[in-house]
Amino acid sequence: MEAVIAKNVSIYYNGQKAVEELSFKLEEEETLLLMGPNGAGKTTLLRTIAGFHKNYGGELLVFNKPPGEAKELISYVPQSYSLNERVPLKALEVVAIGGIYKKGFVHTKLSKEVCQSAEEALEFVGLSQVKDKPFSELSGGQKQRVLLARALISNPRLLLLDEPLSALDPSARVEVANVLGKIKQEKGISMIITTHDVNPLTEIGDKVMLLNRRLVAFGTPDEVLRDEIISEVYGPFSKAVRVGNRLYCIIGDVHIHKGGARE
Ligand SMILES: Nc1ncnc2c1ncn2[C@@H]1O[C@H](COP(=O)(O)OP(=O)(O)OP(=O)(O)O)[C@@H](O)[C@H]1O
Repeated sequence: MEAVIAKNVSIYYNGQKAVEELSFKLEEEETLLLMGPNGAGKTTLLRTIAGFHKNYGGELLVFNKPPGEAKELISYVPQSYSLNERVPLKALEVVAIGGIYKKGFVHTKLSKEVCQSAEEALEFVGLSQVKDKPFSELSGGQKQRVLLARALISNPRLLLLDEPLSALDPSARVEVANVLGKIKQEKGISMIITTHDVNPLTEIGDKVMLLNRRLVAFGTPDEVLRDEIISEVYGPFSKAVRVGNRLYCIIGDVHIHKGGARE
C-alpha cells in the first residue's frame, strides 16, 4: 500500500498558492528526503500531510485515508520544537507525553504502561542513561533523539520530520542520522524528512523530492541528485559528487575572490 498519494495537490494560504499541482507517490516503508530552498513549501506540505493544514485542493491520501482521518497513523516532529524548556520535564517524561497525547487525554500521573513504553523508546534511540535528566540540560543531538523517541512511542506508520538535523553540529547530525537509519531498518516506518542538508541522509533516502513551490524532481537519489537538476534550483555552482557508494550535494558553493568577483 502507498503511504502517501498526492494527485494535483495545491496548497493555499489566504487564497495564495504556496504549493502548486504536486503529484507523487510514496510506498509504505519508504523514506523520502524533501529538499528545497527557503519558502519552497516543505513545511507546508508536511503539515498538510499531517492533517494540520486543511486548505488544499486535489487528492491527498495517507494510507488510503484523507490526512485528517489518518492522524492515528502519523507522528509529526515540527522544526523548532515548542516545548517550553523552562518546564522542568525529564527526558523520560517528554517521551511519555507522546504516549498519552495520542490517546487524547492527559493524566496527572504517568501510567506504568506508558513509562515502560517510554523507557523502551529511549533505549531504542540509545538514551536510557539520560532518562532522569532534565530535557533542557541535554545536548542538541540528544534532544532531537528524545523527540524521535517521543514520536515513536505511539507506533506510527508514517513519521514526518521537519528539519531534524538543523541547528546541530556535524557529529550530532551523524548521531541523529544514525537513529533515523535504525528506525528505517528495524521498524520499517515510512518517513518524510525535510532537510537543507541532504548529505547525512542520502544513504537512507529511497526517494528524493526537490520542491520549489512546484515539483522540480522526484525519484531515487541517483535520479534527482544530478548537477543539471540541483543547479536548476540552487544555482550553477551546485554539484552532486559521488564518493564511493555515497552521493553528496554541494549546494550553492560560491567563492568570492579578493576583488569581490563571484566565481
Ligand atoms: N501561516 C502562513 N500564512 C501565510 N503564508 C505562509 C504561512 N506559512 C508559510 N507561508 C508561506 O508559504 C510559503 C512556503 O513556506 P514553508 O514554510 O512551507 O516553506 P519551507 O520550504 O518550509 O521553508 P524553510 O526552508 O524556510 O522552512 C512561503 O512563501 C511562506 O511565506
